[in-house]
Amino acid sequence: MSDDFGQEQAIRKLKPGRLVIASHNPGKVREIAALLGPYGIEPISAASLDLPEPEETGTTFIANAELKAMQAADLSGLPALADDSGLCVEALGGDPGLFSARWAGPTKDFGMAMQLVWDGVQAKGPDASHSAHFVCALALAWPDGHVEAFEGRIDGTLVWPPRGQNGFGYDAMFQPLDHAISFGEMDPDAKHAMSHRAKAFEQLVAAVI
Ligand SMILES: O=P(O)(O)OP(=O)(O)OP(=O)(O)OC[C@H]1O[C@@H](n2cnc3c(O)ncnc32)[C@H](O)[C@@H]1O
Ligand SMILES: [Mg+2]
Repeated sequence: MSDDFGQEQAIRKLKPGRLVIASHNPGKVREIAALLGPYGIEPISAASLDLPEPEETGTTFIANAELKAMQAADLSGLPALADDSGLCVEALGGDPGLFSARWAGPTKDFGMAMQLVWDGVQAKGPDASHSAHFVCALALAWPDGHVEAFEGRIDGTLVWPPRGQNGFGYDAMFQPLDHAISFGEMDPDAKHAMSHRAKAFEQLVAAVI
């Protein structure tokens, strides 16, 4: 959580502007770079620094985001921002949740992962809820071990078949509440105006940038 020491340190260290994006997911890196755009902070990708992908052993989104950010800050000697996120489906008791990336298997086949989600919901019967939400935890860590985390959420409905080619992961099967198109059909700017990632980012900006 934010405190005076953290804010002071963040302002001192982020203003001049180099920040490692501790993610190996190109879709996320693209979205985080777009969100950072207005703040004059130069994003450096984990891939360009050859940072390893840590094992995600946490039992919460925040714990996983913190462990990814802390490892990247420690190895790079720079402030690092990590994202742990996922799709939580009501009819599946919150699955795939923390395991959203793992449901796509080693080949990262999200066509298959979306099918698994839909088949799971169908197996619950015709009255099963189609409600779902995305969660995003963002953790900002410094090389001295200080870390702050923020969480955002967006609620919506599953749609089938998947719709749209924009975004990544489960975007094509998720339609935010009060909208008529899926994240996969939405312009990136429209997604950034409302997404779980944007909501976590707003809090991060309010606390530290
Ligand atoms: O851990 P890093 O390296 O950041 O990359 P990852 O893809 O493994 O990321 P996670 O461990 O946080 O897994 C979250 C998965 O949830 C999905 N996801 C998260 N945010 C999403 C979004 O905005 N739209 C669609 N799918 C999303 C996406 O498929 C991710 O692979
Ligand atoms: Mg991951």
